[in-house]
Amino acid sequence: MTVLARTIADLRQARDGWDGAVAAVLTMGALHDGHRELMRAARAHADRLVVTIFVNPLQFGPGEDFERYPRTLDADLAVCRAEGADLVFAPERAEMYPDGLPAVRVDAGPLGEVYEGASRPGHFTGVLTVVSKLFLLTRAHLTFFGEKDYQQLALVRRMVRDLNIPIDVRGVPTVRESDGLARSSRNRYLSAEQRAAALVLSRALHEAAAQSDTQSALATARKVLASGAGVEVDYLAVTDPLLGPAPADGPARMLVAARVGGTRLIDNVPLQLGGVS
Ligand SMILES: Nc1ncnc2c1ncn2[C@@H]1O[C@H](COP(=O)(O)OP(=O)(O)OP(=O)(O)O)[C@@H](O)[C@H]1O
Ligand SMILES: CC(C)(CO)[C@@H](O)C(=O)[O-]
Ligand code: BAL
Repeated sequence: MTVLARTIADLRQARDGWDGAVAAVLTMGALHDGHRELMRAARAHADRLVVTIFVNPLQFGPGEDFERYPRTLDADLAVCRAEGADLVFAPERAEMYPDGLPAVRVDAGPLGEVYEGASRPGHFTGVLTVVSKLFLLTRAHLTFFGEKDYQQLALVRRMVRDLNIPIDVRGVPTVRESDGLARSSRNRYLSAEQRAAALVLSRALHEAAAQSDTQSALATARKVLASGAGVEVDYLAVTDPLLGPAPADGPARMLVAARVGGTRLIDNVPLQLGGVS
């Protein structure tokens, strides 16, 4: 049975009776197959699954899509039930932020200021603040985050290490549509034409991943991205897996963000640089 908790008191009441390993999957709702994959991974590794659904105002900047962000609680609950969640925590804003936005926040530091953070100032401090609240509220032992939001995953791992938060953070590979588009709640903003144009993101990454040095990977990706009508690239970068400078050899990551119409999309892919040993 899936219990719905709309308040912290109800969450605590349901959570208090549990034994065994508890996994948390944190979401903003509008659930899709990417979220389902996180729930399946969580179910496979824990005795209990709690899913949180909260569109966190603290991580949206002025002019971003906070008001417009899809809110589909009934459909989301059906997904959580189908995936065997024990508990869904879907608080109202006032339950999470009773005193207005919090005065004390978790500072994301320098890694929060590059890539997504450069385009969305304050975003990761908003993310890490709500993520730490949700970790404390759910008292989960494990948590599953998507690689689709690669920088977010890296920052959550870093926060857990830096602040000694007792939770095991696991990454789950990006779930894609059959044509390669990374699943995202924001895909529903795209018209058919924009969706077709957005395919250059995954195609650029896929072609870049066949290259063995950073410059060729970037040049290949740039060429494919340039073929997308109405696709405005925000950044395209190669980093090491922890988002440091690109290595000459070994595992790396290519990250891309672009605006398609009014919609900002992100994607990334692992790269293997250097000679094959
Ligand atoms: N395609 C995907 N594959 C794997 N995980 C995903 C995918 N999309 C989202 N997730 C993960 O689901 C969790 C909740 O993300 P969120 O609710 O913001 O969904 P989203 O689709 O990323 O939404 P948005 O369009 O707002 O970025 C995050 O850990 C995120 O990385
Ligand atoms: C982790 C998260 C639920 C925090 O609001 C959000 O950033 C998301 O959905 O990826
Ligand atoms: N999916 C990450 C949350 C955000 O874009 O605000």
